[in-house]
Amino acid sequence: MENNETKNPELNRSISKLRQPTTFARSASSTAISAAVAVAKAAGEQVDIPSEPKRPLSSSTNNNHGTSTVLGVKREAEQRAINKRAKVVHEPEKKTVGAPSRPLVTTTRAPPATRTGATVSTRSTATAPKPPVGRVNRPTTTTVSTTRSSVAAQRSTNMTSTAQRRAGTPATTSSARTTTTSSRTVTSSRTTSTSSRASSRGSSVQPQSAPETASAPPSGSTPSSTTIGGASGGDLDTVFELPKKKKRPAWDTKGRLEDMEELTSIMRQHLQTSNSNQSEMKNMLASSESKIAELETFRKSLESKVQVKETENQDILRKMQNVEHDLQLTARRHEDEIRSLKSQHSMEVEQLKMTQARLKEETERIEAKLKATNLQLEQQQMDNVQLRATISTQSSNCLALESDNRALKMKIERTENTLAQREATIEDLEKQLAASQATVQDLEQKIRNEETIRRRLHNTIQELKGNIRVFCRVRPILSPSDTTSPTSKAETTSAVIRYPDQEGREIEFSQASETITGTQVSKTYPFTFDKVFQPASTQEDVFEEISQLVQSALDGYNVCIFAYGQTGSGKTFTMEGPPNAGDKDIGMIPRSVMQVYENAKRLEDKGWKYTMEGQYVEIYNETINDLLGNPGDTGKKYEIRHGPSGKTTITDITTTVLTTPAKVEALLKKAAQNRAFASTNMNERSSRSHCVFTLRLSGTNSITDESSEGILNLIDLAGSERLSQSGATGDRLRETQAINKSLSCLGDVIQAISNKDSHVPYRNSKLTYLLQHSLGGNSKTLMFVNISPLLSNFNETLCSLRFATKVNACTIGTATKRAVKSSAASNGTLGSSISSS
Ligand SMILES: Nc1ncnc2c1ncn2[C@@H]1O[C@H](COP(=O)(O)OP(=O)(O)OP(=O)(O)O)[C@@H](O)[C@H]1O
Repeated sequence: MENNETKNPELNRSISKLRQPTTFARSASSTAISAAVAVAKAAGEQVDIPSEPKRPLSSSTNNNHGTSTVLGVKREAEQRAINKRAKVVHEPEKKTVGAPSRPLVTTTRAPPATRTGATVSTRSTATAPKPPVGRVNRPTTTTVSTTRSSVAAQRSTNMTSTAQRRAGTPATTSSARTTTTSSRTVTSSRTTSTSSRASSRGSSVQPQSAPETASAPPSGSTPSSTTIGGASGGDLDTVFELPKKKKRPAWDTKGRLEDMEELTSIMRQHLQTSNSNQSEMKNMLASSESKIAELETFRKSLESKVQVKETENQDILRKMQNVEHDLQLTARRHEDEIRSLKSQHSMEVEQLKMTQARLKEETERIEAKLKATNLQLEQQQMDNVQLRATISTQSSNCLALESDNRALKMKIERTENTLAQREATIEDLEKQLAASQATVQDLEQKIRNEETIRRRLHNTIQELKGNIRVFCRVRPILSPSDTTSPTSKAETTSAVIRYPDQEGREIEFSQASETITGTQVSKTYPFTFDKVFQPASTQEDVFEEISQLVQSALDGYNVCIFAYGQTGSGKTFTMEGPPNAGDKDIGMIPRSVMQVYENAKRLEDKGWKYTMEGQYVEIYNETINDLLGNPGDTGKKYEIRHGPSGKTTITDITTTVLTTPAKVEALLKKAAQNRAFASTNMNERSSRSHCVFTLRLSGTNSITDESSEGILNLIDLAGSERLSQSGATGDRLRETQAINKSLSCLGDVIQAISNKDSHVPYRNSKLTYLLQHSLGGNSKTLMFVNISPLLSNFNETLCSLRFATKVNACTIGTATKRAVKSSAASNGTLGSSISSS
């Protein structure tokens, strides 16, 4: 509670308010006590009123309770009246025995064993400690009930007295008892009063000794004690505390009568006193009842206040509960905080432990480092000693070096002199170099001139060789696994072939036959060409012979190289090479392009710059197909056009600028793919069509201001087998007829050129029309006649060789350069004479 008082000011105020009725109750109980005392006084007793009960009166006066003030005033008035009556009653009592209201006073002064508890309650209320705030109303209630009990006790006393008066003798006994008790109490009261007076006079007699005096009379005979009557007199003595008298003998009737009379007179007196007391008590009862009413009213008001206070108390309790709840929350929050702080603390402790361990490790590491450093230091100190020794050695060496240095300096001076001499020599040499460079330039110019002369001489040689030449190539006999051609697979029996001359220009076929007479004769068919390549000849051997012609194309001539022969004789092998050929087996077309590239590169040093364009067409059944176009473009129509400057073109044909050998390779691959595509759809068309690869070479020389335009045609002709031999019908018959026609047209054209006919039938076939400017006077023509070595192909071989011999016999005039603007030519030197010839 004290805690609450200190902590909660509102609660303190409530407590102080609740304490006020307690004070009032105290005053009310004091009033009751005063009333009881007054009754006692009225009964003639000298009562010492304790100072405590008076205080509430004054305090109640001090308080603002009007009721208390009124009660106090009333009580004082009553007390004065009672005191007045008590004086009246008291006078005779001084002579006789006690007052009627003695029990009240007795109970007031009595120890806890007193029969009447009202006054005890009053005293306990007066002396009780302050009640707790929560139970403020309880003492008030007690006070009221106590007051009631007091009043009830008074009533019961009065009623007893009244009953005694009304009753006869039996009542007298009880009345007498009461009176006796009262008398005894009065005696003690008197003693007390005496003691009080003595005390007031400064006596040291204590009030507590009074009851002892009253209750413990001397065991012997007290002079003032009187014994009344006989056996019954003993009871009366006990009741009224009469002075003990010696028991009269039975025969002393007179004495006994006297005692009885004395007793009767005493009883009468007591009865009178009782009657007067009764009337007084009635008055007191009336006043007490009015007081009770007042007190009841007051109680009600107190109850209402108590209710209000209870409500306030509940509010306060609620507030306290809220406060307690808040406190619990705060406590919980604090507990949580404490927990978190504890965990944080433990974490920090852990971290500190880890840090400590780390620091320990670091310290150990540093110590180890320090040890190592110390060791190093010792080592370095040792090294230092050694270095000092070395330095002393080096200083002695240094002296030696200085002397060497001096010697070197002298040497350098000598070298510098030599250098100056050499610089002079270098200057001379540079002059010589400049002179040499001038000579080189002159020589280079001469070389260029020589190149021009070489070209003309080369051309002269070609012309001397003939502008149309025929090479014969015999393919080897193939093993069945080497070929897919049914013709070559069928047989492996070779015809009798001989190569009689050493120069490799003749070939001789022999055939055994029987005469009519039955004799065996051998018939020989000799042929002579510009070159005969035996089966063992390589692609390289063949190209070596034609490389001169390729060079002619680079020099600005139209060159045409055919491959003629029956199917499977090796035309494609010669011109293109076998599929997936290696460097060794690649054909004339790739080799020619490679050579053109190489020579063009070489000629760049001499001022020549070339551009190359390639096209690849197929003539099948007198129809032109683009082998570099898309395989699906079958509906396209290509037409051959001849320009005024002698340039032949095909409309819509694909032309590829060949800047690198890789591009040429890609071009040939694409053409082979297109041919393969056509073959699958058109039944081995590769052997039924003419393939013409055209390479246009345009060159300019910035130094000599020359330019050239050459064309290299490399043609893989269709198989030349005769109709009768092939036995073809239907589409194959038409194909063969077309092939034969174009091939015979080729022969006709060559024949007409050779005969110098006015009309050359170029237009008779697409092939001859396309090659119009590559056959004839301005061109260099080479024909490979490819033949099979097989005996079964003997007749076709003979046909091919006879056709080639006819071609070889032709003279198609002198080839001329196209669009050549050579300074050497304009000077009318060797070139012009060759041209004119
Ligand atoms: N000189 C050679 N050395 C080795 N094999 C050759 C030679 N000539 C041709 N052959 C082979 O002979 C077979 C027929 O050759 P190729 O296809 O070139 O004949 P072709 O005359 O072009 O036939 P087609 O007219 O049907 O095209 C091929 O398998 C080829 O590899």
